[in-house]
Amino acid sequence: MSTSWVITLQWGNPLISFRPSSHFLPVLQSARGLTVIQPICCKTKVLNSVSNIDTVVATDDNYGHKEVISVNPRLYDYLLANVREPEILRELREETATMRGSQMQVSPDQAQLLAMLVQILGAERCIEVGVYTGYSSLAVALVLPEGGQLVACERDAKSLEVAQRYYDRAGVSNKVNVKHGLAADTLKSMIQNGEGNSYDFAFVDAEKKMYQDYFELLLQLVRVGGIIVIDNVLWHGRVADPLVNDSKTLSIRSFNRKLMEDNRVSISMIPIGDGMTICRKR
Ligand SMILES: C[S@@+](CC[C@H](N)C(=O)[O-])C[C@H]1O[C@@H](n2cnc3c(N)ncnc32)[C@H](O)[C@@H]1O
Repeated sequence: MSTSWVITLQWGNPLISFRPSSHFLPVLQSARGLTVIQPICCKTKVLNSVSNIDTVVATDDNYGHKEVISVNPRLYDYLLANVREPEILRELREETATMRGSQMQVSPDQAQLLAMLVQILGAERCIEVGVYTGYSSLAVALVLPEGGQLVACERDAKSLEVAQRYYDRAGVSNKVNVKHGLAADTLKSMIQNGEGNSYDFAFVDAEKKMYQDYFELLLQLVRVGGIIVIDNVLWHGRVADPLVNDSKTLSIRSFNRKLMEDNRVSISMIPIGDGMTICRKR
């Protein structure tokens, strides 16, 4: 593989890729009807197959020449084809797809990761903040041992009806303790009930502006060595765009920045779904 500059012009679908001379780059502007695709307007390794060009986002000096990829639709289809999604989760996902807000549900690969983390931890006591129709909570409940418990916090009764139906069908209702109401209130009362430091795992996927509050409360409820996973930390890529400054983006950006400096946890931000950060309590 050689190293060179690649420009792809797009009009709807990718139209043309070519390698301009370096002095041509500064004058290349978006032309009417033609968009310069930014991620590959950097120094990029040219791969044998043109189809790989739009998946490689970085191989340059800044990244130690490590080949970093982004996921395009074809690659994502491949990834999903390699997810082991239990039948009951597939049915719930398909039913939810007909409902308002279905885009809020975690993706099958995210749910599989959550279940894997619960299994690696040997978690028995879990919390979910933001249940919706139950896809991620069911993924967790399915791998909990007998006697394990998931406290499922959700304010929307209609969504909970769907979730409860699937807990029943999957035979895990005995493992799920549904808390209908505002999640912060539920977490505060759990702390008041003396449940601090007794949970192994928590997943946060509710009100974005409340992330810092949820995190502080969960940090009291989770034991040392326990895990808190936060969803949507990349927020459709908006967190990295300095021109986007709406209130939700600002609060997630601020949450991410504070987490970077928070010595109470070890962290790992991963580009799965809309971005997740795994925090391990120290
Ligand atoms: C992104 S969805 C959760 C998706 C879910 N984890 C799944 O995979 O299907 C967010 C949910 O959080 C709920 N929610 C938002 N704010 C909340 C709050 N303050 N208290 C409890 N639930 C809340 C919403 O009603 C919504 O159902």
